[in-house]
Amino acid sequence: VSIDSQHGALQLNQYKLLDNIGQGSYGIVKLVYNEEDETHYAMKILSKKKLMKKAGVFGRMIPGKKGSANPLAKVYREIALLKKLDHPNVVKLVEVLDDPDEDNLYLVFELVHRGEILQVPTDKPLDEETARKNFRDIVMGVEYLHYQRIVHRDIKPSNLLVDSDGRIKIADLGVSTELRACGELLSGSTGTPAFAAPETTMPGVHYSGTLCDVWSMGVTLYCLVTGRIPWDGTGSIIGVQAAIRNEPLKFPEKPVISKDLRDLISRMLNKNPLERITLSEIKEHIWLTN
Ligand SMILES: COc1ccc(C(=O)/C=C\Nc2cc(OC)c(C(=O)O)cc2Cl)cc1
Repeated sequence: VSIDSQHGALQLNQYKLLDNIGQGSYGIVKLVYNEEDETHYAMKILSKKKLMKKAGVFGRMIPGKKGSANPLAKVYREIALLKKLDHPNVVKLVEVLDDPDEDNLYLVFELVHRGEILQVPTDKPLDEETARKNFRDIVMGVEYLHYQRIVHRDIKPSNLLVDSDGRIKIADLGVSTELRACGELLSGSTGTPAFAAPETTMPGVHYSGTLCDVWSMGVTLYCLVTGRIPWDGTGSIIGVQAAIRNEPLKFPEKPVISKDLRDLISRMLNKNPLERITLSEIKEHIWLTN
């Protein structure tokens, strides 16, 4: 992996590094141009040191906590997962550049041309017709992941990318978990607090990862059609978790949400995971089928 500046743009092997197109707790995503196949890609740049530090604080071998000593194992597990996935509604990993002596790790993905589906909050939410088209793709993508025994655990608008043909691809399996046995229960909280199911906020409670993904899809669908998150608990994580656990779901006056859509969102945001609508029931719901 040699980086030499050429006409001012950084070069990484056959990739010319261009603009920053994504930013998050994970690191950054750059638009890159592959000179060999004359194609643009999205390159996610991860710092191993940063991953070690992050894992170092939380990843310390807590007695009895499963998981490997090497915090990078998580990233390599994500990469192994991504390499085996192949679905029109999941981002496609095409190459990994990993120089053992280098701090950075480069994940090269097929470019999903129009980027994130929606910035939240926004005063220009999607109309129901567009939201329905997009949500159908999201359901297919999540169903595929669950079929592969993977729970995403961080479904939210910024991880949903729109391709040039308007189709949605799910991104960021960074905090996903591969279930050893299907139906395996999980514990601990990961992902983004405002999108996390109430049962994930109770310490020591074991919960179904697939039902949590349904909850996050519900919060996401609410965001797509209202432009806001349903519970924001004055910004603090504890505040948002308390609001999610205790406050009833409310829809804003504007924009007007149809009865069928309000019904679907309410069933996905049922605080009791055992009563919550499942993915297969979502596929039969009148808002998605009519
Ligand atoms: C305006 O045009 C734009 C076109 C593409 C983008 C874009 O791609 C952004 C993020 N991308 C990604 C993020 C990921 O994680 C967080 C992962 C992953 O780890 O799975 C993969 C990808 Cl691709 C942005 C703007």
